Amino acid sequence: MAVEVALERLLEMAAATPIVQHERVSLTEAQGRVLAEDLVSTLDLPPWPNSAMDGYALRLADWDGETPLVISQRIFAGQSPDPLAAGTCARIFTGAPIPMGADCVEMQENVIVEDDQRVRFTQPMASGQNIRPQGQETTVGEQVLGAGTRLGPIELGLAASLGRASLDVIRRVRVAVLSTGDELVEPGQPLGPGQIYNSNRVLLCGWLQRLGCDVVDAGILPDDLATTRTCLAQLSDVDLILSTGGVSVGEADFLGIALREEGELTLWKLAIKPGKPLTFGHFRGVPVIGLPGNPASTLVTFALLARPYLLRRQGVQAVSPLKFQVPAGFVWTKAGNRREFLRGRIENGRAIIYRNQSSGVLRSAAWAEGLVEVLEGRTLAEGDIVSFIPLSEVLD
Ligand SMILES: Nc1nc2c(c(=O)[nH]1)N[C@H]1C(S)=C(S)[C@@H](COP(=O)(O)OP(=O)(O)OC[C@H]3O[C@@H](n4cnc5c(N)ncnc54)[C@H](O)[C@@H]3O)O[C@H]1N2
Ligand code: MOO
Ligand SMILES: [Mg+2]
Repeated sequence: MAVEVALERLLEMAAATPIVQHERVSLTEAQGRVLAEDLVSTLDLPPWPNSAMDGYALRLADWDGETPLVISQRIFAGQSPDPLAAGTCARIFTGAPIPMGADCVEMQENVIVEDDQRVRFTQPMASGQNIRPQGQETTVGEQVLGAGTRLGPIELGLAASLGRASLDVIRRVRVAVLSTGDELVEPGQPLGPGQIYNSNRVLLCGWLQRLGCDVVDAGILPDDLATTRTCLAQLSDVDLILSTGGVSVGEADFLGIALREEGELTLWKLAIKPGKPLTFGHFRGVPVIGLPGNPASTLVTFALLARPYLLRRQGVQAVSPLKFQVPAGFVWTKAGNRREFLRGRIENGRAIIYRNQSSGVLRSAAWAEGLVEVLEGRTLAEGDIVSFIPLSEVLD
């Protein structure tokens, strides 16, 4: 199955079981969450015209082109000025309200101040110059952000500028993280013969937390069908079970079997590398995404499939990461029948790739800045165009 088809099906299923419950949280708590309301402005922003410069406000018609104007008031940000007396100017600072009657601000670098009292303007000026009009950012009643927007520092800054201290966001998605494998040991424990440390758990838990999920650490699951069934059955109250490993065709791969027996096995064998045996299904009605166990496969399939799924369940429409086209700075001779997502970087405007692209090598991703997409059946010469997906696009 092509990765686009799998993604489309996953997104359809996500949209069919949307998480609609929402909660009101403070702006700091809203970081990484999804907006559940339309954010409509209740004020004009800025609320009044204000100065973009430190300088002098005047009514342009009061200036004859040479006679200095007397300074009649000083206006700081935070003050409420008197109307500008006819034939005078006002000392004004950046962010301060423009006094009624003034239609122009000249920056102080362009004037000569005489006796601390009069200002000689030295250059032609235009009406409206250096004035930030009322409502230039937004006006009362205007929708500034829509429900389904993922909230980052910029969106939260915008909400704050409108005076919002809290927002309605979709409740946290509850995700159980399950690491399957008899060989796995948690870091900090001694390593016995045949064992390796569990790296996928911390990778996924950290990533899910950034996505605003409520992570249930379901621990390490031994490669055993009965235990797999029992463990999955205990996770009946989550929105998604996200597992790693145990999805291929080996004699110790039980996740697919458990889903087929007590639920539904929906996806199997994707035409991507790494990540071929990605599995999607249900266990007694609870959605399950089974990521392949190899760490780089876990990373790529989470980035390209599980993350968009989790965002769509919360109503986010824009779930696909930005890609850009870049010339390859490497040669690729082995045309594959799966789409490859190589761990790469941009150097001198060209994509280069980590020397070892084994799906068991997580260091490739630590070195990388992004995923270089090589289409099915393609070979590459240096300078051929490839797509590049920055890791920053998929990691937050
Ligand atoms: N005969 C075939 N064998 C395999 C195929 C195939 O098509 N035919 N596909 C290969 C591909 S591609 C992948 S990817 C792997 C995926 O296997 P599983 O998802 O079943 O994962 P495991 O077999 O359990 O583990 C694979 C690998 O990853 C290591 N691992 C697992 N979990 C963790 C963890 N939490 N932290 C660190 N490392 C982990 C595990 O020790 C294995 O080395 O199947 C191929 N086989
Ligand atoms: O597709 Mo597997 O994820 O390459 O190693
Ligand atoms: Mg396996």
